[in-house]
Amino acid sequence: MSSEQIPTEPVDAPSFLAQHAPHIDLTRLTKTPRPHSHLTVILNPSAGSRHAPQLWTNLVQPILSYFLSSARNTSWLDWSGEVEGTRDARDGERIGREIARQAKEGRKEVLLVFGGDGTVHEVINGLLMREDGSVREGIEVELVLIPTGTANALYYHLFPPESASYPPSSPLSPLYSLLSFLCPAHSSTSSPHPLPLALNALPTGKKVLTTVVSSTALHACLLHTAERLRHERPELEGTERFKVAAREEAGRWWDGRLILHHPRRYDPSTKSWVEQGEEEVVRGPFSYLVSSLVSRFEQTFLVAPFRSPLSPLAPVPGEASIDVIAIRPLRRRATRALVETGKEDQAREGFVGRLWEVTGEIYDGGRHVDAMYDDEGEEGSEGKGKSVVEVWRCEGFEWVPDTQQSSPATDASQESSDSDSALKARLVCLDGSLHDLGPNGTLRVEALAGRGVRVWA
Ligand SMILES: Nc1ncnc2c1ncn2[C@@H]1O[C@H](COP(=O)(O)OP(=O)(O)OP(=O)(O)O)[C@@H](O)[C@H]1O
Repeated sequence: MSSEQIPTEPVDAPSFLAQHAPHIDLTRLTKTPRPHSHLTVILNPSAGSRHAPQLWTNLVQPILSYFLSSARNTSWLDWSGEVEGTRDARDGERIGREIARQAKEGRKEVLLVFGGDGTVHEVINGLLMREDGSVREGIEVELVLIPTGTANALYYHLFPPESASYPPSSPLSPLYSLLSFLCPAHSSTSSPHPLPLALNALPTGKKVLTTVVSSTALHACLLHTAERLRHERPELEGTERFKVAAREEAGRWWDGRLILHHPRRYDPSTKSWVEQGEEEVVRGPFSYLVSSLVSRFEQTFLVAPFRSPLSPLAPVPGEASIDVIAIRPLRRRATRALVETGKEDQAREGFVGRLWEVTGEIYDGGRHVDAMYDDEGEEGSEGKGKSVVEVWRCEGFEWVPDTQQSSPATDASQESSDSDSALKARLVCLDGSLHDLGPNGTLRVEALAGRGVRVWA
């Protein structure tokens, strides 16, 4: 969201809506009675470009106040009138725990969240994860999202910018979820959708819920490097740090085993899923390995396009599934030949170019999933060989890294220390937070369904 989309002073809600959303009448009585709900407004003031307080005061609060004072029946919605600001890193978990403590049977907990994916992640974990690692059930939660983070992957997944219904440049763009909640009657598709979740078990016994991504390899390591750059290169703005970090990490490969549970594999030649049985073991090295519950990690980084609500292969609502996306360099013949003749460094260096091409295709509408090598294992426009990128949809998976075989960086001038290199072989990223699996550690991930969390879209 750009700063131009945030009013510099409080809007007059009726005029704002009349100008930008004439099809929405917030004062209209909904035909069906709405369930008793309790609203908590949660605001992370430091997410993204720190615009949340201004967006609340000048846009969202006026619209919410107008709704509460003008709609004919709002007695179903309790709100104290207060905003819960996150006070520090990880404070979203405290707020989530507090909401769980105060939740009442027969009442929905509606959470209006100003922040990015990290804020949603913390609130959900505080709300649903018990200390003993079990997932709390029985609380009915509805999320209403205001995208004030950096990437806002979940938000743009629900409201794809490429859809004519959700233009990202519109002044309404940060309000799509809120308007669905306040006025479900305005569109036949407005409803609270089940929120896909994944339960991640770390070797320490800790369990973490994710709503966006569990990853390793390049994705996890570039986040790690980007964190270092935050201090070393403060001049890098926005997502620029991630691009510099990606260049540093691109020559690295990760060894290990991926064990997929009940996978279906995407076949680009038929554009459909193919069942793979109960289990499939996929061996490294990997250049890229992410599992995703959403279609994108940024507005236009469409890494898992089949999860998009616009895709014919989209999961059915409430389905417990995760999409896994992998790039394995040895599927490319030229790279394999170099490795087989002992020219590993050259192979890694050569594969970096291929990786950038795939990245370009991800940004270009998610075309990467259909790229194929030809019969010889080379790139070809009409390839009939192996897919360049592998995509599975599964119910869960295990990642068992081979921590003895971390690969050096391509460029010797950027080579990390031994301990940093070993750490990078073991790192996993769970919705942006990084965890070290330790030597011989395994990450276990399970898709969950029906945990009572819904999101307005
Ligand atoms: N008051 C605060 N001061 C400092 N950090 C905070 C505060 N409140 C929350 N945080 C931290 O801010 C971090 C960033 O939040 P969030 O992930 O929502 O935004 P983002 O990283 O900009 O967006 P995205 O995850 O969508 O890219 C979270 O990890 C959270 O712990």
